[in-house]
Amino acid sequence: MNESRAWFVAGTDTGIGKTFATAALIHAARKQGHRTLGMKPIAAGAELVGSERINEDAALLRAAGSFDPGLGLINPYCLMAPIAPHIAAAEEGVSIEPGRVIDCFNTLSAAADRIFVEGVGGFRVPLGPAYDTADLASDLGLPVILVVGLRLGCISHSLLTIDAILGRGLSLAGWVANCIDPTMLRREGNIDSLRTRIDAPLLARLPFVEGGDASSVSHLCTLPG
Ligand SMILES: Nc1ncnc2c1ncn2[C@@H]1O[C@H](COP(=O)(O)OP(=O)(O)OP(=O)(O)O)[C@@H](O)[C@H]1O
Ligand SMILES: C[C@H](N)[C@H](N)CCCCCC(=O)O
Ligand SMILES: [Mg+2]
Repeated sequence: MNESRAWFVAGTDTGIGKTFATAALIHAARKQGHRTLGMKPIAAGAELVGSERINEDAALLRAAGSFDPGLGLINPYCLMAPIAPHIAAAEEGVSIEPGRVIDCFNTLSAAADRIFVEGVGGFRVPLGPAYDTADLASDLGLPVILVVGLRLGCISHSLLTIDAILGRGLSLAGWVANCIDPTMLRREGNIDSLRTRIDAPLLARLPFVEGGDASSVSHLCTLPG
């Protein structure tokens, strides 16, 4: 097995294509022969299947991976309400513990060559009274891939997020331009504006794909480094 490599996948907001892009990156890594997994440490929004809580992101990343290590490792914190996770956790009396996330990550890391860890929402989503997703990214210490949901406003969201990533002493391994709004005006001009301002490689330009099948665009992805 190759030396394991992993990235934290952040996004400019919720609903902008982190899961879509992560799944595409997973398929791209698998095509290169890597045993690859996705991880969704914290998720908010689930359905009960039997007695099991299923979050859509976690299910998609599990399906994209080379093998199934079990949702307990992929998604250690699955909250029911599709709301801010710290509020959902408080309502359920759950305390999100970084150590448990890191233990699950380390277990996955021992079994896979490549791991993509998807955050939740944007880069600074609270996970408790004094901890947020940026803290988790820092504790994991992984290089970050930023997924930019291409819509009006994404330039500022991208640059602010990158300031926050670098401000935590994390590295930006690259970014993904994801077309979530097919009606966006001057999309190319926005992408060019981002390219000239982001000091990291553009790893993929993902088109709008009706039905959202990420595997169909994995060939458009370049893996970091
Ligand atoms: N390039 C695309 N083409 C078509 N549909 C897309 C694309 N990117 C994202 N979507 C769709 O938009 C919705 C939101 O995308 P996604 O779930 O990946 O966002 P997210 O950033 O992971 O959200 P969350 O913060 O909840 O994790 C999904 O239904 C997804 O299938
Ligand atoms: C429920 C949704 N799909 C996301 N998983 C959670 C987004 C939390 C956003 C919190 C915030 O920044 O206001
Ligand atoms: Mg997601």
